[in-house]
Amino acid sequence: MATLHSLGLCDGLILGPAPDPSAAVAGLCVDSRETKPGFVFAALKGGALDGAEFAQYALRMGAVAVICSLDGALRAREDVGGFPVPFIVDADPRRRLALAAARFFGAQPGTVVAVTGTAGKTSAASFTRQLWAAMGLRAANLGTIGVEGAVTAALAATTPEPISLHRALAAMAAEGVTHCAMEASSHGLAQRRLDGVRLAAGAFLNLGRDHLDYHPDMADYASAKLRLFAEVLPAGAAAVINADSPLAPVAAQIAAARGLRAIRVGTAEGAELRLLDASFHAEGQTARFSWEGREHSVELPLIGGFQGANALAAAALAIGAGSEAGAVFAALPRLVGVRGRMEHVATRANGARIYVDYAHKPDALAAALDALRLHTPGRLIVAFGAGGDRDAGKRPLMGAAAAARADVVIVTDDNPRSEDPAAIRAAVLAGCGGDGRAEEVGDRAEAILRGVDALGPRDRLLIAGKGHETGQIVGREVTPFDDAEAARAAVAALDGLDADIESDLDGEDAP
Ligand SMILES: CC(=O)N[C@H]1[C@@H](OP(=O)(O)OP(=O)(O)OC[C@H]2O[C@@H](n3ccc(=O)[nH]c3=O)[C@H](O)[C@@H]2O)O[C@H](CO)[C@@H](O)[C@@H]1O[C@H](C)C(=O)N[C@@H](C)C(=O)N[C@H](CCC(=O)O)C(=O)O
Ligand SMILES: Nc1ncnc2c1ncn2[C@@H]1O[C@H](COP(=O)(O)OP(=O)(O)OP(=O)(O)O)[C@@H](O)[C@H]1O
Ligand SMILES: N[C@H](CCC[C@H](N)C(=O)O)C(=O)O
Ligand SMILES: [Mg+2]
Repeated sequence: MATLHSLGLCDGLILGPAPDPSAAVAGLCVDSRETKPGFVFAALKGGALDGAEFAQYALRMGAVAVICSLDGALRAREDVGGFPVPFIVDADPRRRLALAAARFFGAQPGTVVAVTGTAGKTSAASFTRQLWAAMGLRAANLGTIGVEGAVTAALAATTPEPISLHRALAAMAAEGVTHCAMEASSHGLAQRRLDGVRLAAGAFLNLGRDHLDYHPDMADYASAKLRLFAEVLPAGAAAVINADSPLAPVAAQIAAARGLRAIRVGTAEGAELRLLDASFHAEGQTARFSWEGREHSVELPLIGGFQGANALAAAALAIGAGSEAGAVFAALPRLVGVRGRMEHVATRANGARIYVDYAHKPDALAAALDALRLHTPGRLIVAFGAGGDRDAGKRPLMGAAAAARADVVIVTDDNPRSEDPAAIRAAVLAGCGGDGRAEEVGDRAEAILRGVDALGPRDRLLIAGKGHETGQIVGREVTPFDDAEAARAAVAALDGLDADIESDLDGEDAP
């Protein structure tokens, strides 16, 4: 049974009654409405509200202690007229909560690694898990698409808040999972969600424009990502750095200052895992790289140079976390693409291929189109939109990225949420330029049908933005929608029964 003492909640500044170290703690919560008798309530200052204002309700519901900042404690004191239970004051209450959650749930897989970066976290985390699994280890990955691998579970966030995160890690450990690769989102890092995780290695992939609705500027966003090296990884852990990122020198300096073992990965000179060249063909790519003075050549069944880069980052994470390099490299040809990430979902009777990708930011859309271009003998067609209630600044940039790279651009809807879908499309179209190459088709199924219909034998269609998602969010309603299914339906409608059967088989191949 957890106690205030076992959760590390009897130290430091405590206002109100001295805590009884042996007092049992039944659970932790950050939402007063979820308080149960015997819980510790963490009163956190959020983007919209201040949890301290809800401490009074948490106490009424039976909270035995409160974790909060000093100003939070003083604010709560006015509401309740004193400190009836211990108020554990911490300058960084989110971190204190994360450490307490780690202790509350106890077990974690023995080897956990974390991947941060604007793009490629889900892919690199999945690849790391796949490499471990290929080497016979019981492994899982955790992030945007939930928990996958030796165990599966749904999650509400890319990097869940610490209570859910540690519950998930403990459940994995109970299932015998020894190796876990997790995604570290910038929100997660900024909000200390993974500060209680015992990490063996971390990776920094890249930094592009994203989440400026949450981070005040790019420096704040970058510092959240680099917090993984600067504050979260313990000394001695491995720091995998994309050597081709402009931030690589800063990341390497931070790693050195923190006593981390840097492994740079990429084409840049001096990279420990150095990509020498890559050649692309219809089903994948051949990558030649060097490691510790020896050259290796591997066949990667992955579309896009960036997926090759993510695969090498995953290899470096596995090596950094203790696996033998030879075994890791031998496992690389067994990697399979991740659902909704440059996923081949259907083929038309004329041979044209259709891909679904989760690119929903300017850089990612550009990278996905550049990647697919190398596998496209004919015209490249793209259908995409931009999400509502999210960074509006990215909309014209996505339009510009698509117009600069695709031969045909179809702008459609992607989770308009509470916004006017036509206004979002107009913002995207404004970035496309006025040469008439961009078409507006609001209904996503119809847009996909148009794109599929336009495909000549040598053409490729990229449906971007929703990846693995299975719904279209309009207002507060979620209507079932799956890009891969819509693509197969369009192929069936246009090519008839034969194609229908073929694409069904296609579907069965998908993970
Ligand atoms: C913007 C953001 O990250 N918000 C997270 C943050 O909420 P917040 O602290 O700002 O919440 P708030 O509404 O201001 O409330 C402050 C506090 O008062 C508490 N409260 C509120 C009302 C009440 O009656 N009682 C009560 O105790 C709240 O529980 C909260 O602790 O802390 C909460 C608790 O830890 C999170 O659940 C919440 O994530 C929300 C659900 C969210 O949508 N997050 C997204 C943006 C997110 O984290 N995304 C990333 C990145 C994904 C990607 O890469 O694309 C992810 O890792 O998923
Ligand atoms: N290394 C990379 N560089 C640039 N773009 C990439 C890279 N890896 C993936 N992408 C693009 O970003 C999209 C998202 O990939 P992935 O889901 O692996 O990233 P993520 O960081 O987990 O994203 P999110 O934060 O949305 O969960 C892909 O669909 C692809 O288009
Ligand atoms: N994690 C991201 C996913 C965006 C995916 C896109 N389909 C959209 O809805 O904007 C977010 O919620 O901002
Ligand atoms: Mg992700």
